[in-house]
Amino acid sequence: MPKSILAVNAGSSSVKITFYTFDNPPRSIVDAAISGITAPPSTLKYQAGGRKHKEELKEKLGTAQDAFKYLLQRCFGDPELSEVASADDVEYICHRVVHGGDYRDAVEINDDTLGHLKGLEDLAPLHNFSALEIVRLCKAELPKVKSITFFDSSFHQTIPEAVRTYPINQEIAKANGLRKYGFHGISYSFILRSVAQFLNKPVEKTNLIVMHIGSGASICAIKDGKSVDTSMGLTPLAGLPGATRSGSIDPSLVFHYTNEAGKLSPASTSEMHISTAEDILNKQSGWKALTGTTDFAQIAVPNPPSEAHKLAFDIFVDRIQGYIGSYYVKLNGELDGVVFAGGIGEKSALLRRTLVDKCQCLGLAIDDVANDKGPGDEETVKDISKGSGKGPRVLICQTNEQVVGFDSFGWKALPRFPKLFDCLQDTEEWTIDAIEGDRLGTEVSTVVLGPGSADLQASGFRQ
Ligand SMILES: Nc1ncnc2c1ncn2[C@@H]1O[C@H](COP(=O)(O)OP(=O)(O)O)[C@@H](O)[C@H]1O
Ligand SMILES: CC(=O)OP(=O)(O)O
Ligand SMILES: [Mg+2]
Repeated sequence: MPKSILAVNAGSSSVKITFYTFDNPPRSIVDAAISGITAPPSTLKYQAGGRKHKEELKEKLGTAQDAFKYLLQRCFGDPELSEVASADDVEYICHRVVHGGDYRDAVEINDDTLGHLKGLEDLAPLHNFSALEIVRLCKAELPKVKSITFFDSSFHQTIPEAVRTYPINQEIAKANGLRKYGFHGISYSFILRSVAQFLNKPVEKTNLIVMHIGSGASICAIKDGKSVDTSMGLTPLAGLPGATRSGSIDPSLVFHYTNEAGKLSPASTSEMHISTAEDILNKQSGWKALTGTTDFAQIAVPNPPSEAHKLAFDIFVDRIQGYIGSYYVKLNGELDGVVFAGGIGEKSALLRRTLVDKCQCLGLAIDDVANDKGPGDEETVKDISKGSGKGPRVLICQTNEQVVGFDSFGWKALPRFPKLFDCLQDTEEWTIDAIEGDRLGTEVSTVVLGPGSADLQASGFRQ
C-alpha cells in the first residue's frame, strides 16, 4: 500500500495533524486537532472521510508532545483508517516550525540541522519550543520516518535589506541574528498561489496586501509574488496585537510596566527560558488583557458587551488600517487585491466591512451580501468586492497551514508531485536532490526552472 505524509502544526496551545495520501494530487485522509492544551479541558476535533467528531478530553495533556502522541495513537488506532495503521505507513513527517532563522527552504532533520534549530529555539522559545519537542520525539520514536521542517519565516527571505534591518549596532545585530524575519509564511504562500490562480494571474505578477489574522495576527505586502514587508519582526510579537500579544509598543514601556522585566518568568522551565518581559507582552496582553476574552468573536459584534470590547475592536482596526495605508504606498498603488485570511479574517464580516469602509480612499469597496455570507466550505477564495470595477479586489481566502508538506518550499524535500512544481514560479537556478522515478534519490543535480508553471509543464525540468 502506498505510504502517507503526515503534516504537523504545533502551536503554543494547539496541535493539528493531517495525514495525506502519497498520491498526485494528495488527498487528506484524516484531520485531527487538540486545542486548549494550556487551559484544560483540551478539546479534540477529528475528521476522517465523512466522519466528524468533537469531544472534551478527560486525559490530561500538559504539553504539545503529549497531545501529538495522543493524536497519533487515535489515528493509528482507528479501525476505519486502514491507510494509517502504524508508523510503517508514513513516508515523511512535515513539521510547521515558526522561526527558521536564515533558512530559505525546508530542511530534513538530522543531527546537524536539529543542532542548528536548537540555536533558533533560544531566539523564539515561545514559538519554536513545542514544534521542536515534537520533532525530537519523532526522531527518537519514529526513527525510520524522515522528518522535514518547514518554516513560517522562509517566505519572507525576499524582504529588502532596508526593511529587515533594525537601526541598532550592526555588529551585535549580525552576531545575534537580530533582524526582521516575519512569520505566517506557509499561510501567505498558500494564499498567494490560491489568489493568483483565482485572479488568473501569474504568481510573479501578483501584488497583494494579505492579512493573516487569528489569535496571532500579521499582514504582508506582496509585490510581484514576493514578500516585500510584513508586520511581524524578530519574533511574532511585533506588529498587530493578538489574542494575548501586545503587538508593537514602545520597547521601553515594559521597563515602566515592571522592574522585573529582565528576570526569568515563572513560566520558564528547565528546557525553555523566557523573560518576564516576553511573558507579559506575549501572553498577558492583547484582547485577553483588554477584555478578559481571547475570543475575537465576542469582540467583533455590532453591540459590544462593554466599552473595553469596543476599544479592543477599534485598536485592531486602527493598527490594520495603518499597515494597509503604508503597504499601499510601498506597492506604489499597484494592487491586485486585499485579502482577509485567518480565523478572524475569514469569519468576521464586521471587521472586514469596517476596515474596507475606512480604506475607501484606496478604491476598496465591499459587497455587503457577499461579505455577510462569507465563503462556502469548499470555496478557497471568495471575491467580496462591490461591482466589477477596476479597483483592487477585496477577497477572503480560507487559508491552509496544514498543506505544509506541499508548500513551494517543500518541493525539494518531497517526492516529485507535478502539483508541487506547479507552485514554482521562480526563474532562479536551484540545486535539488535528483529524483529517481517517483522517489527521492541521493545524487545532486542542477535543475533550471522556467518562469511559471506553464513553462514548467511545457519543458518538464531540464537538467
Ligand atoms: N465569527 C468570528 N468573528 C470574529 N472572530 C472569530 C470568529 N470565529 C472565530 N474567530 C476568532 O478567530 C481566532 C482564531 O483564529 P485562527 O486563525 O484559527 O487561530 P490560531 O492563530 O490559533 O491558528 C480566535 O480569536 C477566534 O475567536
Ligand atoms: C507566527 C504565529 O504567530 O503563529 P500563530 O498565529 O499560529 O500563533
Ligand atoms: Mg495560527
